Amino acid sequence: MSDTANVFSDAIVDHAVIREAGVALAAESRRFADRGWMPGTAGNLSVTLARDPLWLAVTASGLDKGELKPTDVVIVDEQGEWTPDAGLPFAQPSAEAGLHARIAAVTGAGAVIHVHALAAVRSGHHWPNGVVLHDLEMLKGIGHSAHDERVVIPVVKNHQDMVILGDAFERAYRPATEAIAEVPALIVADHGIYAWGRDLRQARWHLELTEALLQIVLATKV
Ligand SMILES: CSC[C@@H](O)[C@@H](O)C(=O)COP(=O)(O)O
Ligand SMILES: [Zn+2]
Repeated sequence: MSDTANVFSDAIVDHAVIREAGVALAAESRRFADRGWMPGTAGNLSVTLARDPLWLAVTASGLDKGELKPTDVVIVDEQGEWTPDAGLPFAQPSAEAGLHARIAAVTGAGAVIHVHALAAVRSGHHWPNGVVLHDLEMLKGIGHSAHDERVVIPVVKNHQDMVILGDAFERAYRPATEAIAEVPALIVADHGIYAWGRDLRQARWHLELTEALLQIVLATKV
């Protein structure tokens, strides 16, 4: 993950920053709901507000993701638990906030997006040990080569315990090396996909490109 700061991570976390994060999360969430990737209350998003200690602004749980308000945001700690230290009254964070926090901690991501997009679910079902992609132009959009590179989108089993899911993510995750970029996405089988980036916009690009790549690999499989 690039260490380029996202728009929030260098700021002092005050009400204005939390409001700005809430506005950005609501707008981004609406985009994916409109696309059908967040049916009903499905899906969740976060941005990293601080690194030490880790604080994330994450969408509140159980709300229609096409109708979020800027105030439908919860500040969580590295466990994905609501923290009173941010000065907001208690609100229930996303049930999956713990995995957002783990991804942000491990990868350095400034934003994480989770949706229930169809190609991700279908490909995780077909290839439960990982989805292999190669020789596709759009691989360049997720930091890889359009030719002669084997890229694996990891697939982990679904679980309702975010510690177990987080551990599975860490086992599957390959940090970037000098030669090979990370893969900024994770499929949770029979559930959905997580994608991340240095900020919400890059996380969105990674998500859209990965879903498009998965659509192609499904459409062209023999
Ligand atoms: C509508 S079922 C989906 C949920 O169980 C979950 O997977 C999800 O994506 C949304 O959970 P949430 O707690 O609202 O962030
Ligand atoms: Zn989900």
